[in-house]
Amino acid sequence: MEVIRLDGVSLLRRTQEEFTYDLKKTVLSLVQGKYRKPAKKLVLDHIDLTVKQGEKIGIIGANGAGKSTLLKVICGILEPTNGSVQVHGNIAPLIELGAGFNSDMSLLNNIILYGVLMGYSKAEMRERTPSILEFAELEDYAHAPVKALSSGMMARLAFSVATDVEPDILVLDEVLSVGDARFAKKSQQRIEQLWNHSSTILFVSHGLNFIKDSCEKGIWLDRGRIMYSGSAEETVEKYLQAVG
Ligand SMILES: Nc1ncnc2c1ncn2[C@@H]1O[C@H](COP(=O)(O)OP(=O)(O)OP(=O)(O)O)[C@@H](O)[C@H]1O
Repeated sequence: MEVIRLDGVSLLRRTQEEFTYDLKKTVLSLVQGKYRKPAKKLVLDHIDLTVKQGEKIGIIGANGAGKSTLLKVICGILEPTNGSVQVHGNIAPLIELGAGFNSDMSLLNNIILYGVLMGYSKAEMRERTPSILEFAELEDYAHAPVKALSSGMMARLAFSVATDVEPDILVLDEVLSVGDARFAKKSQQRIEQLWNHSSTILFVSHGLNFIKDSCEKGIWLDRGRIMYSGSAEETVEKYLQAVG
């Protein structure tokens, strides 16, 4: 059964030029007739992809190839400029941990909100909250606003919430361990558990040996395009041949 399907997915993103947007300069250049539209870059280029239930897929490629962007499009964090994305089942995205937190709201309310967005009921989330806080070792902060946490504590909370759910599809970006050394060990163990229990996994990594050993299929991305997809072993080989 197909759980993910991408047809002709392309994504244009603004280049650095637009990050340094300056209203005064823009108005001036308009008045002087020198205005030109900020350039956009094609970061995903006609991606066709199907993922079947139970497949563990490793995504590889150079820095900036579009790997993280592809995961974000699959999780619905980014909307493609063209093409369609279909997903069947709930996805646990372990990418950009904590990006969705509301910093003024308490830890408790943030946990409940996260769960509701993942499709759980409020009642279910209230039941899950104690174990989520316990794993994050943040029980004492339950009623504090998220902004009262250190960045390491916030990463622990985000990791704990994101991995407490039982996802049909697990989407992982490279960063596998968070927090200090002791917590990193604990989070690594949890990832291993999830890896063994989740049926469908999409995993971005530069760890080519891990991809070869732990994934069945591979996708090699380069400048937003799929250069090769096949068995994990073949994909890693093709990539290594190309990079010399
Ligand atoms: N927030 C953003 N706004 C605009 N462009 C972005 C943004 N984030 C990434 N990009 C661009 O999108 C392209 C793909 O980036 P992406 O992060 O998906 O690459 P990646 O393959 O995951 O790289 P890495 O291995 O370095 O993590 C790059 O050209 C990058 O500059």
